[in-house]
Amino acid sequence: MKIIGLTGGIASGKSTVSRYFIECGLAVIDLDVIARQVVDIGKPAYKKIVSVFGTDILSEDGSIDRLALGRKVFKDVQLRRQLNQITHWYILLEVMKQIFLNFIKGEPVVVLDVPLLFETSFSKITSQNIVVWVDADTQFERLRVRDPQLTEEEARDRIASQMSLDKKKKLANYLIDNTGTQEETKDQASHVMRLISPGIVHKIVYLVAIPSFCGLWFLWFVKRLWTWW
Ligand SMILES: CC(C)(COP(=O)(O)OP(=O)(O)OC[C@H]1O[C@@H](n2cnc3c(N)ncnc32)[C@H](O)[C@@H]1O)[C@@H](O)C(=O)NCCC(=O)NCCS
Ligand SMILES: Nc1ncnc2c1ncn2[C@@H]1O[C@H](COP(=O)(O)OP(=O)(O)OP(=O)(O)O)[C@@H](O)[C@H]1O
Repeated sequence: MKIIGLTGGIASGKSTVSRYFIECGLAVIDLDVIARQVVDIGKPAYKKIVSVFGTDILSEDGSIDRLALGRKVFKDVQLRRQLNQITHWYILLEVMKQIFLNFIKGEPVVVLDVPLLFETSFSKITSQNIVVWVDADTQFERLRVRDPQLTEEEARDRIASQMSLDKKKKLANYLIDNTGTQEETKDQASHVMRLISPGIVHKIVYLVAIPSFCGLWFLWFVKRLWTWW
């Protein structure tokens, strides 16, 4: 199974590209979604976060107030490291589970949508990486429009907390330039999708060889069990 990383910077357009991949039938694992699930009320990561950051980062209903937590961690590198240390282990466990489930389903390619792909060790499990790039001004403007609750300084802190998009661009196997229209981005995404899609040999191995091997092994096992009985 090919595991492809999809990354970029905050508001560079990863979700826009990953939504398009999903529409086209690709299996995508979104780490922002998993990062939200692992801190649901009562989960182990939730308890650790409350014990480190206190109850003033909680909303009235007891869930984590993401804006309040974000305000703390994006302006303090030590606090951000602490939050990452708490959450990334649980995120990794869930990612492994979802990769395994996709493997069982026979998905030949899985895309991992990971904002911090190069900043963390997630890049060790991907074989090739797609970077969604925009220039710094566009990134800042889109972030301000999408998240109007952030002040200008908070938006800058969030961008500065990540590896720059120009550095990520250099690490890309496939680059998607998202400075143009969404249609132009979709055209590039569809070109990249053709390049990462499995070739005929890969398809045969996945759709015929592996299921046949598992089936034969299962029959052999049943026969042995029958004889023994
Ligand atoms: C700090 C939190 C509470 C802010 O929540 P909020 O809803 O405002 O933002 P959201 O989770 O939607 O993330 C938006 C974007 O922020 C950036 N971002 C998120 N966490 C981090 C981080 N630890 N360091 C740098 N950038 C980050 C990513 O580009 C992400 O796509 C939240 O992002 C969080 O819990 N982060 C730690 C988990 C993590 O590292 N997530 C990224 C997946 S690897
Ligand atoms: N080509 C484009 N033209 C105009 N707006 C765009 C384009 N691509 C994305 N956007 C807008 O920019 C914002 C950021 O895009 P998106 O949410 O896909 O980024 P992201 O990289 O997933 O962000 P995050 O890291 O915060 O999850 C969104 O409001 C989206 O609608």
